Amino acid sequence: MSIAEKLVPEQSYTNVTYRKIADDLRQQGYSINQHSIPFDLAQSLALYAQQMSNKQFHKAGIGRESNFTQNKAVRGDEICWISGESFVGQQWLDWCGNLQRYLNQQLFLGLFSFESHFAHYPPGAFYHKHLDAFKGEKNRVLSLVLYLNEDWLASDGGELVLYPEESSDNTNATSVLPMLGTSVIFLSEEFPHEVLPATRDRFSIAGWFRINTSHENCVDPPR
Ligand SMILES: O=C(O)CCC(=O)C(=O)O
Ligand SMILES: [Fe+2]
Repeated sequence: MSIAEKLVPEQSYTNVTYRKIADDLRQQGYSINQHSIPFDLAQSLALYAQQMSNKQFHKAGIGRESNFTQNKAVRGDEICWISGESFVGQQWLDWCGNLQRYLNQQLFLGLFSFESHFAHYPPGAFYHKHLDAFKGEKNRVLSLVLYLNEDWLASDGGELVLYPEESSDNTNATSVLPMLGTSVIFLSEEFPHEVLPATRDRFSIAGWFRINTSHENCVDPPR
């Protein structure tokens, strides 16, 4: 098969996913998709995350710079930022960069940059209900999570639970199992969410599209 023949199906497959994400965001502020990225990329990312988790992950914290704290009672995951130095990392960043361009064209979001990290939740680890947009900074616009766990069963737990902002009593919450290739994308300031404990190791990528909040003499840091 020629390179051109190989590219065409992948391209249209990706466009279908991008279109679905844009439509869902417009209608309900979030989008959940199984098989959202090409399967071989999802598998390569899963393998890469597992191999790296022993040596290159560090305990995740809460807040930025001087406000940064580590608190296992809030979140128990370990993370590793993705810089694109690996081939799979770069392919992931390309997929997200193309999505960023598409969403800017379709929804006029003015997304300016993207940051993401692998995450590993050991058995029993969780992340308490939270919002991803830092108070007062208002620069994380969209949150994106991609799951990297093959053969995940409902009995393994580890669901992401998304809460619509209006409901204080947790009705209408949406649960997502962290199955290989499933992604969730949502408006960072509007959906409180939490990660429930799992009985097995849980791998994922969490990322954020940001707007540029640089102003005079103060450059917006990438994270
Ligand atoms: O892994 C997930 O399902 C969500 C992770 C999350 O909420 C975060 O890293 O902010
Ligand atoms: Fe989050």
